[in-house]
Amino acid sequence: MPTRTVDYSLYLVTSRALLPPGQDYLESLEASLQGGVTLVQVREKDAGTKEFLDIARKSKDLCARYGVPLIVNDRVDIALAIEADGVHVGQEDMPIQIVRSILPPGSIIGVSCNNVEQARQAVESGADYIGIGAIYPTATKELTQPIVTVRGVGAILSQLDGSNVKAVAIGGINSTTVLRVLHGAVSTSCRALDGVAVVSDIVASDRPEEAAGRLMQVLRAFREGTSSRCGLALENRPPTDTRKTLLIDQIASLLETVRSRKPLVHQITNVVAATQSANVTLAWGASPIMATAPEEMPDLANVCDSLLVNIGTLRQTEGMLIAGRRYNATYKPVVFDPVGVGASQYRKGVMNDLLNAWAPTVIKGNAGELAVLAGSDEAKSRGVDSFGAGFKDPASFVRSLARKERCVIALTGPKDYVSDGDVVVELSNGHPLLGEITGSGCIGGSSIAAFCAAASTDPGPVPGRPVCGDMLLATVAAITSLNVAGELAAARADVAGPGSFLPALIDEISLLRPDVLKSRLRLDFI
Ligand SMILES: Cc1ncc(COP(=O)(O)OP(=O)(O)O)c(N)n1
Ligand SMILES: Cc1nc(C(=O)O)sc1CCOP(=O)(O)O
Repeated sequence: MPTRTVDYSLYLVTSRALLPPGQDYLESLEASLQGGVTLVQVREKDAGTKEFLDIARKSKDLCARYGVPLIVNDRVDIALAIEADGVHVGQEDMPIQIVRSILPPGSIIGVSCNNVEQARQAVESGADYIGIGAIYPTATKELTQPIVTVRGVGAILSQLDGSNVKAVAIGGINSTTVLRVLHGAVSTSCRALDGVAVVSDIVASDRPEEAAGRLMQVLRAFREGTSSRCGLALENRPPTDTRKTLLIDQIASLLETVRSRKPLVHQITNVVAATQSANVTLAWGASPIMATAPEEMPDLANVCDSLLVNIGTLRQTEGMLIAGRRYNATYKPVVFDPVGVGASQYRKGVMNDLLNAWAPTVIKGNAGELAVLAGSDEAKSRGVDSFGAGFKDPASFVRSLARKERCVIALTGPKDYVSDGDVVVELSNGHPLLGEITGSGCIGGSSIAAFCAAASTDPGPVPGRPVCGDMLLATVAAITSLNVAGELAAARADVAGPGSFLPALIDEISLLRPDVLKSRLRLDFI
C-alpha cells in the first residue's frame, strides 16, 4: 500500500481539561481546524472507554469534514472502533509492531521519543512519525523524562536520516517559542522538524482559531524563509568569479551604512571590556547602550537595532535570557560572544540555557570557545584564551558548526573564518598588537553587532526567520574592517606598544575610509 501523505505542520493534541470555562469541546476543535490545524490527536487521560469512544467518534466526524486526519492517543481499540487514521503511543504503551499488526494497513503510527536511542528504535520498528519531547517544561503534563531542549532535538533528528520517518516537537510550544523551536531544532545533515504538536496554546485559548492561525503563520513563513540550504544562505549569492569583487564593494558600502544609519547597539558585555566596547561602537558611527537589568529589556528591544551578549564576566544571566528572547521577537540581530566558555561548567551551562532560549544571529569565538560549543576537543582553552594548534580544517569546522547552530559562525584567530553554513570566507587582515590588548575579541563582538544592525532589513509582517538581511556580509565586514583599522593603527609613528595602540585603534576606526578599506582587504572564499 502506498504511504499516505500527511501534513504534520500543526498537530493539535486535545485536552478537554484545559478548555476555558464555558468553552464547548467540539466548538473549540472546529475553531482550531478553521485556524489551520493539519492533524489532530484525541488525548483523553481521564475518560472511561465509553466516553473516550464518544469523544473520539465525534472528533473524527468533525475532522473528516475538514479533510484532517485523526489520531487516537494510546488506545488501539478505540482507534479501530472509530476507524481513526492512526494511533500515537508512548514508550510504555503497546509496541509499534503489535499496533501495526492490529490496525488496518496504511494507518499512521506515532511514538513519543525523548532521546536518541528511542528514536533509533522508532525507526527500526517502523513508526511513521516520532513526537520529540518535551522541548520545554510544560504545565499540561507531568514529565518523567528530562527536557530535550531545542538544541537536543538535532541529535534525535539525526537518527531519522535515510528513513521516511517524520518528526514533530512537543511540550511548551506556543506562538512565542515556535520560531525558536523550528529554527533551532536541526540535525547536522540539515534535517528539520516536519511540524509541531501543541496542546495548551490552542486548547486553553479563548480564541482557538486565532491561536492556531498565529502558529500556522509562523510555520508557513518559516518554510518560505528557509527554502535555501539549512535556511542560512540568507541572500542570493553571485557567481564565484565575481563574488570576491562584489563582497569587497559590499563591505566598503556597509561601513558607510553603519555611519549613516547610526544604529543603536545594546550590549550586555563584561566589565573588563565595557568602556572600550562602547568607544569602539561610537567610533564606527553607531551608538552603544550598555544595559543589563532584566526589567528594561522589553523597552530596549523595541528601540535598539541589535543586541550583543558577551559572557566574559557573568552576572545578570536573567537579563541575557530575556533580552535575547525580546530581540528575537522583534526580529533584530543577536550576536553571541561565549567568552571563556571553556573556563567553567557554569559558563557552559549558561551558554546552553541562553541558546535554548533564543536564536543567535552570529556566534563569534576563538578556537577554544567554539570547540566547547561544538563539543570538539580539537582546540583547547586556558581561561578566556585559546591555545594549541587549533583546527586542522577551520573552514570545514565553521561551515558545519554554522549548519548545526543555524547562524553565522565567526572563528577568530591569526586568520578569521566566517561561514553561514554555505560559503566560508577566510580573512587575513590584522596585526599582532590586536592580540596584546585586553578585550580585542570583545570589541570584535561589538563591531559585529553594529554592522549586523546596519545590514538588517525589514522582516515584513510575518517573518519566517529570526532576522533578515545579509548577516554573513555584516560579520565579515565588521571583523575585517576592525583588522584593517588595527593594521593602520599599528603603523602609526605614535604607537609604541599595546598602551598607545588602543587609542590609536579607536582613532583609526573612526577615520577609516571606504576606499582605504577596499584597497587593503585580504579575503578569500573557501
Ligand atoms: C505528538 C505527541 N507526542 C508525544 C505525546 C506523548 O505521548 P505519551 O508518551 O504516550 O504520553 P501521553 O500523551 O499518553 O501522556 C503525544 N501524546 N503526542
Ligand atoms: C502530551 C505531551 N507529551 C509530551 C511529551 O514530552 O511527550 S509534552 C505534552 C504536553 C504538551 O502540552 P503543551 O503544548 O501545552 O505544552
